[in-house]
Amino acid sequence: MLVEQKQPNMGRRGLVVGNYCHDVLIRNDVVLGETLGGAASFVSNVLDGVSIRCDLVSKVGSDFAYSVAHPPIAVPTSPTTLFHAFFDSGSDGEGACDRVLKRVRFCGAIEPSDLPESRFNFGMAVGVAGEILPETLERMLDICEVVFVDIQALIRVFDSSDGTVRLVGLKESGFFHLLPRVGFLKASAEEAPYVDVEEARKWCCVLITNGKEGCTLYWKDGEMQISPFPTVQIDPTGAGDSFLGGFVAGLVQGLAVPDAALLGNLFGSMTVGQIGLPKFELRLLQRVKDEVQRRKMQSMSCCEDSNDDLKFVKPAGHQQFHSSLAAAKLASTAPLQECQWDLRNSPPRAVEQGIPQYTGQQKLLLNPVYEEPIQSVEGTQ
Ligand SMILES: Nc1ncnc2c1ncn2[C@@H]1O[C@H](COP(=O)(O)OP(=O)(O)O)[C@@H](O)[C@H]1O
Ligand SMILES: O=P([O-])([O-])O[C@@H]1[C@@H](O)[C@H](O)[C@@H](O)[C@H](O)[C@@H]1O
Repeated sequence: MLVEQKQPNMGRRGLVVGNYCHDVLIRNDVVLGETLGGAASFVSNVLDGVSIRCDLVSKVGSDFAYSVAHPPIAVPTSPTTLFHAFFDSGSDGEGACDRVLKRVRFCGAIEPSDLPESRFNFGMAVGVAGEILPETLERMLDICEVVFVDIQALIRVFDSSDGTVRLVGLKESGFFHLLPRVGFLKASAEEAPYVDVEEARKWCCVLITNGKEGCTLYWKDGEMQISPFPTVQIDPTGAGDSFLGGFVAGLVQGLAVPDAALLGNLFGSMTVGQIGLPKFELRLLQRVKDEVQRRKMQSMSCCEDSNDDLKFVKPAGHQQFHSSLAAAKLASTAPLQECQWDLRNSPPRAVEQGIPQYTGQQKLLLNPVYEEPIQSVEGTQ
């Protein structure tokens, strides 16, 4: 049976499920730095930024190294999930780096019994290391009106000797039978071949993100390309997570799906412009919130006769909304050089693993394509 594919009328109470992790970023065998990671941290960073309240269920070990707004469940007998992300120079034909991820430590699964008893307007299944079990997703579907799923939570498997992440087809993942109950499924272009988009779009809305090209929405009887926000990419980590946070934030605030996807693209682009978890300037966030409110009022006044069906035409004023968000982003004064870390103070977890640590002062660039423009920014300081 096909689900009704409607524009969701979402309330504001959300549940985000996925473990925080420690990320170690490595380029050409040298540790560049260590950051808080995990899709849950990027997603909640966006939701908190635009003042959307959520409960977050995440597990970490007693070695967890960060102070976070949404306290995790501490598991004394497990280590915090740890990823090594290798950005060895590259090979995608345009000189950019491919990222190879290794899950080095795993905190453990989030069980259905770890979830709250209450009900939520929306849920987000955003695991990174296999912590979301089929029964956990099923419980989320029971207690949340609409559930957003990042496919990386479902299709990752980990090499038994070194933890290298590989992907399996959604049909083989043990989650496929739950697809008809999922509202939105997000995958990157790299993950898309494992989804079978043609099959999945019959059941739910599929969002395929494609880096600097923006994203495409697929619905049962239509598809739509959503424009990106041009950005100098420094670190791709968390772009997809922030995209999903921005998209959900847009829907929660009453935007139409194509407009919400623009907000996703905006937050994805702002994430790749910084290293690790991005800091969003308060002034920028306020301006984005104002633009969203303005857009919502405009859509309400011009679309009074619309029903709730998701329309695969861009709503009137969509392009103007893109321009307003782009202008808000441009007006942001966050200087690129704030992305620089004092790597000498990075905690020594990677050294424990026997990987030499970066001790220099030069800027961290995980994507060599952009080395020159960033260095020229540094020269203007
Ligand atoms: N270089 C970039 N320039 C502008 N926007 C980007 C860039 N990279 C990512 N984004 C934004 O972030 C979204 C998610 O990025 P993507 O790389 O597709 O996801 P993932 O991090 O899951 O691989 C994209 O759809 C786009 O909107
Ligand atoms: O970059 P992205 O694919 O959106 O998301 C990333 C995950 O793939 C990775 O496993 C995790 O360690 C990062 O912190 C981040 O959550």
